[in-house]
Amino acid sequence: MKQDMIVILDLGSHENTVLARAIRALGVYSEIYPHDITVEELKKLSNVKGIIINGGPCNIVDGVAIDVNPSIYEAGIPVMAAGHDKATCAVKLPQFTDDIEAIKAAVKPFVFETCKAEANWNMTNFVNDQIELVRRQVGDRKVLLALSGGVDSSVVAALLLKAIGNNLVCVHVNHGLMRKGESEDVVEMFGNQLKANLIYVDVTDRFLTKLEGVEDPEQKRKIIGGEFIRVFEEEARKLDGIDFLGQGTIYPDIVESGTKTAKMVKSHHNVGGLPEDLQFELVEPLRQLFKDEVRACGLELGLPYEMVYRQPFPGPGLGVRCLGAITRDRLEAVRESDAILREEFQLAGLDKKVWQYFTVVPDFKSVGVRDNARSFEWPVIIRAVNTIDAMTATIEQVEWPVLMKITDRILKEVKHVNRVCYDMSPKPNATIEWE
Ligand SMILES: Nc1ncnc2c1ncn2[C@@H]1O[C@H](COP(=O)(O)OP(=O)(O)OP(=O)(O)O)[C@@H](O)[C@H]1O
Repeated sequence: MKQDMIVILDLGSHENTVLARAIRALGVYSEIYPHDITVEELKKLSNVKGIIINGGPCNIVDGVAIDVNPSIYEAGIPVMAAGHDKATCAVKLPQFTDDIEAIKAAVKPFVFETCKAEANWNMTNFVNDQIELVRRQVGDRKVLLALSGGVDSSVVAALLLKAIGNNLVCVHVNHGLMRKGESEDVVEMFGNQLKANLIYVDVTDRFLTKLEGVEDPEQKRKIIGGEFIRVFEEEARKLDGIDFLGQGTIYPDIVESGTKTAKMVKSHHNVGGLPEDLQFELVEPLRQLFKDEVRACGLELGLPYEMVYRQPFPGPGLGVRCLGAITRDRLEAVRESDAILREEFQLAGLDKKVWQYFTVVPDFKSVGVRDNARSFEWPVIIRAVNTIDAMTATIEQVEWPVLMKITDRILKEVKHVNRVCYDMSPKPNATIEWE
C-alpha cells in the first residue's frame, strides 16, 4: 500500500465506518483498528500519517470504560480525538454524527494541515496496488472463484483476471433461481468477452428436485445454500492444483466481524461451509473497500455500469420470491414478470432511482376471466422500495401510468397470471423480501 493512511481507533462509536468513508472521500485512505492497538502494531502499518480516536456510546465493555494505549500519544504521529474527553491530545472535537459532509469539514484541517496527508487514495492507484499484491501472493499458482454475477464477485473476477489471467478459474452455478438472462450475461461477459477461464454448471433440475414440496422459507434457504456448496465442492474437486480461493469480502464484512466494541458480530462473508479437507488460502482483494468503492473499482476495471450498479439480489435468488413450495410454472411467472418490471423501470428511469424492485408470486390462486371463461390463476405482486441501510425501507411512489403499463404487460405476457398487486408495506412492519 503506497497511499497515506489515517488510522481510526474504535472507542465504541457507531460512526467509525462513516468517519472512514468521510476521510476516504477527501482522497485519503483510512482504516479502523481496535482501541488497544500497540505502537509496535501501528508502526507495522504503512504510511500512517495520523490517528483519530473515535469515542462513542459503546465505550463501556463488560462494565469497564475502555481507553487507548497511552503510548500511542508518544508514537510521533499526530493524534486527534472525537467524543473522548479523557484524550490527552491537542485537537479534540465533539462526537461525530452520521453526516458525512459535516465529518469531512470537521476532519479536513487535521488530515491535510496537521498530518500533511496526501490525497492519493483513488481507484487507479488501488487497482495497480492490488494487482501487484495478488501477483506477489499467488505467483504462478491457481485461484478458484465462485462467480455469481453479483457486484462483489464480478469485481473480484475482473481484478484477478487482470492480475493472473488464466490462472484464475471461475465457477458460475446456475441453480435455476437466477433472474432472466443473468447466467447468460455472466457467460457472455466473463467467458466470451473477457475470455476468463469460466466453468458454467447448470444444475437447475438438481435444485428444483431438492426443493420439491418444501414450503418453509428457512428450509428453502438452507437447501439452496447447502446444495450450492455441494456443487461448488464437486467442481473444485475436479480441478487440479488449486491453492487459493478468491472471495468478494468487503470492508464492512471485516469491520462487522472484527471490532471489540461491536455488539452484533456478523459472520464473515464467504463461500462458507466448504469441507475442511478442501483447504484454500484466501485471496480477498476488495477487503479494504466500501460498497461504493467496490463499484468504482468495477468501473475502473472496465466492467459495464449495469453490472456494477446491479440492484441487490438475495443469495437464494428467485427461490424466495416464488413463495411456498417452488413449482416450475410459478418460478417462470416470477422470472418473466421480474424481467418486465426491470425493463419498464429502466424505460421510466426508475432503475437508477429505486433501491430494489422485484416481483413475487404467492402460492395461491384467484378467480378471473380469460377468453370469456372463468380462470383460476396466480397473482403477481410488485415491490419497489428505497432504503439507506436495509434496516428500514419506504415504498417508491411509482407513477400510475408506469404501473398500468407494467400490469398490462404482465397480464398479457406472463402465463398463468390473472392479477397484479402493488405491495404498499414499508419496513417495518414488512421486510423487504417476502420470505
Ligand atoms: N450462483 C452462484 N454461482 C457462483 N458463485 C456464487 C453463486 N451464488 C453465490 N456465489 C458466491 O457466494 C458469494 C456470496 O454470495 P451472496 O449471495 O451472499 O452474494 P453477495 O454477498 O451479494 O456477493 P456478490 O455480489 O458477488 O453476489 C458470492 O460472492 C459468490 O462468490
